[in-house]
Amino acid sequence: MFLIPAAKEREKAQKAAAQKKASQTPSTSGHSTPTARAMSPIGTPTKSSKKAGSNSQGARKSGTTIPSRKNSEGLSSMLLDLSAAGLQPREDESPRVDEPTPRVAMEREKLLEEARRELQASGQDVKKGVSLVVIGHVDAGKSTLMGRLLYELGRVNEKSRHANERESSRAGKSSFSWAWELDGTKEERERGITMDIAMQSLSTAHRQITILDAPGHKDFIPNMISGASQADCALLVVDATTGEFEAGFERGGQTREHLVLVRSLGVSQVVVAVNKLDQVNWEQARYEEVREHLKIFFGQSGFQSSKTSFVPVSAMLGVNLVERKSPEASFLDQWYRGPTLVDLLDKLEPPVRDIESPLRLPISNVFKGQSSGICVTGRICGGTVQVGERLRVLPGDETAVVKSIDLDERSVSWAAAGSNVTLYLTAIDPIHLNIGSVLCPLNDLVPLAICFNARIIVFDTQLPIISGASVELFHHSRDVPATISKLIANLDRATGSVTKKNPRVLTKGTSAEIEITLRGDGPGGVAKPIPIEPFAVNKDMGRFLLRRGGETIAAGIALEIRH
Ligand SMILES: Nc1nc2c(ncn2[C@@H]2O[C@H](COP(=O)(O)OP(=O)(O)OP(=O)(O)O)[C@@H](O)[C@H]2O)c(=O)[nH]1
Repeated sequence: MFLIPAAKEREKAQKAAAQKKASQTPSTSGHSTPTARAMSPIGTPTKSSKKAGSNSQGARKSGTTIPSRKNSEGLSSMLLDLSAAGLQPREDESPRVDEPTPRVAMEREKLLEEARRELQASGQDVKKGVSLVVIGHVDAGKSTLMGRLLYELGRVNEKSRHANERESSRAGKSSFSWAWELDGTKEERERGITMDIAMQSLSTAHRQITILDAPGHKDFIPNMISGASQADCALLVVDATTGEFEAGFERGGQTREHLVLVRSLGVSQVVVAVNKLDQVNWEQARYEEVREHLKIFFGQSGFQSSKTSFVPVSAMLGVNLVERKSPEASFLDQWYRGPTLVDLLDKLEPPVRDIESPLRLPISNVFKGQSSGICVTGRICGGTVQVGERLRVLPGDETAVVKSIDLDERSVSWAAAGSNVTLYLTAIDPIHLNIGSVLCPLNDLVPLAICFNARIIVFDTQLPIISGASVELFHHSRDVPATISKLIANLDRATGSVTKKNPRVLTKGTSAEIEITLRGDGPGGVAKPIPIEPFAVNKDMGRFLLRRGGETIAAGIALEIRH
């Protein structure tokens, strides 16, 4: 597997940063907490400790790295933290704002025509592109599954595999050897958990799939939300081991929470890998039991049964991922004749892409390219973008020019809605590029909001919601403090019609129209507007989640932006 340019450059930059930091400060790896990571939105030194000699791509880490970003003021944690990464430009090395800017190659109409043609061609000789977030309770085997799948598909070479085996065994963590392909940072490897979103791509016979491996640990739900908001479909991994499935599925487990979150963020197709069947003697009865539990929950959470599918696997042994030919697979073969995991992935249907609307590209990560200036990653939520285009960065007054675009490890001249891209930008000072900012055309700006009306569905929360409640609002990879400033009406869940005006409280399960007002950080902090659009205008730009005290209390859609 080859390093994509962006990953390669980021890795070099991070290595340099790590060396610099190591020489300046005592190492904190192994002790760093989620909040410590929050201070370095781009590649904290520990994020990129890939081994010398590994020639596998490793995963692009995407999304926010920040479980709880307290500080959204001024030089907030969402800003590109050049100093923390050791990438602060020297005084004589100010950003290259005067370098020649590339030119736009095509008129918008011509670009749209090409994008439409490509979308229609999908399914014949062109593979359809889908993005897939891998979700599930902590330790269900998500990273192991992805590592092994990449290997089975020839995307991890033997050298890298042996290096992972050797190093994980040396660290006394040999059972995590497959997961190390995805969990590339020192801290992730030491703790044996995924903390950030790792991005990989793989291709099946008819699909080009962008994989976002999400953390299962509840402390990293914000990162999981960032990953889910960049995905079309989900792969849920559950641990079939007796007691383990139940622990993940119960209240407080992440299986249910992740499913509810992805559904709220617009994901409707889910493939469930019932994993670790080797741990339960490949029992069909256990597989069926797990499947039945989940089917009931899918029904209750608004998933259509035609859009959910199940597959029994052992990630560790590589059984039923791509084939069932190994000796271990013979046990499963006695009762299972259905599709493999890859067969199911190959049938995922990409949702309708909104290429005609103006460009909306929420930034999920910012990092410095070694030779190509500054890079941002994110998923295009509407419209198209091409090399040479000048874009506005919102919030703020700045613009940037697209120098080049990477899509699925290829350099492309344009990309359209639904693609997870890396843009190399020029003609901008990196300080103006923040996680959560949105890139859009100069003449079609995304609205900025401090106050907006929304429709929400209240989750299974212990404390009812009252007017004045403080919450954290999650929109793409950004989270900001907010207040539920008004409870406008209770709504009928099915029809949306008003059932009661000005309710005093919102209890679990209710649907309501509310007013949300953003707050500044801390007492006296000034609220900063965020780019958000009514759901009716752009679905992806109009969805959000509300959390309080580490619990997701509601999902919502923006109805009307108050200017
Ligand atoms: N026996 C067995 N063990 C497995 C299998 N898949 C994963 N494991 C083990 O389960 C443990 C957790 O695996 P990970 O892949 O790190 O789990 P994860 O879901 O990615 O964990 P987080 O990302 O931290 O939530 C490791 O010790 C794996 O070796 C399997 O199919 N069979």
